[in-house]
Amino acid sequence: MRSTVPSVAQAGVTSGAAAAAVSGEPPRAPVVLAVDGLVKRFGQMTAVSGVNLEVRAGSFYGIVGPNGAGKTTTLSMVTGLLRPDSGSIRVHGIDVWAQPIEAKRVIGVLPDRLRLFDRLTGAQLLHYSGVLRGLDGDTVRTRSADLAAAFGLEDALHRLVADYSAGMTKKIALACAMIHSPRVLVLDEPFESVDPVSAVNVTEILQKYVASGGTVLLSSHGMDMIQRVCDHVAIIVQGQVLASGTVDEVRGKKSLEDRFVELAGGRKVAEGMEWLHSFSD
Ligand SMILES: Nc1ncnc2c1ncn2[C@@H]1O[C@H](COP(=O)(O)OP(=O)(O)OP(=O)(O)O)[C@@H](O)[C@H]1O
Repeated sequence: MRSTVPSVAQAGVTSGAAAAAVSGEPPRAPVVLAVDGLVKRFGQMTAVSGVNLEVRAGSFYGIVGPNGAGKTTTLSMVTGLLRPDSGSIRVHGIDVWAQPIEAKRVIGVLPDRLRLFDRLTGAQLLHYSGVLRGLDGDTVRTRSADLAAAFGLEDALHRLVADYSAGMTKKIALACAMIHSPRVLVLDEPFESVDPVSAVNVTEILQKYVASGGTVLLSSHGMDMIQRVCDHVAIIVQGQVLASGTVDEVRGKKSLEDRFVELAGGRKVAEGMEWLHSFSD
């Protein structure tokens, strides 16, 4: 089933080369991630209801949506962690579910609810992630040192990941997602628990990655960050994409946050909570 509400992109754009040929615009970057008609049900509940996404090479693409909207479920299916009930996902032309090994080679994943081998040290976890992706020991060591410096984890590399703070755990997981220099990074809430200074560093790393042709698809609740950093955004509500396109297309004359609140059903007025103000002592 497809989303019933046309996205901004769906409403206005045909395929890149064809549209460019007609309009005389420069050709657009190729689509590196094509999600078509994705559906996932858990029992009677439909978590993802016909999601379509088109992410082009060199995009910094944000997914936003209220709690329970289906972002993590969508990203889990996109990265081959959760089998869809229907729909297809192609990354660099590779079907994620028909050719999982080939597809996973080009994707770096920061999953939700990190399940890391946390009895390893940070250095061991990076080593494991690197060799699992086919890198040799020397390359892993060089890249681990670079990543640790970039994420400010040098002093923590030889401590157990189980003893890391939430933000440090997020950063080591991000480093593991990047170590094999994938073409596409899919990051579920990469900035959650990350301090503001580290968030700026991580953003800069991702911006450089995108500038050199990499593609980032991330979910976040940080509207300011998405508006500032991402070039494209999709708003998902109740398992459907209600708007997608460039950030400016989606937000129109409003802030992204106001557009999001509007599509998500408006602000709730807190009524009937007078008991909260009648302190029990
Ligand atoms: N394994 C599961 N079994 C049953 N229901 C699930 C499962 N995973 C997700 N759901 C349900 O699917 C819906 C979408 O959840 P999902 O985690 O994708 O939302 P989200 O947009 O990532 O939310 P949040 O912003 O709170 O992280 C929710 O109603 C959730 O309870």
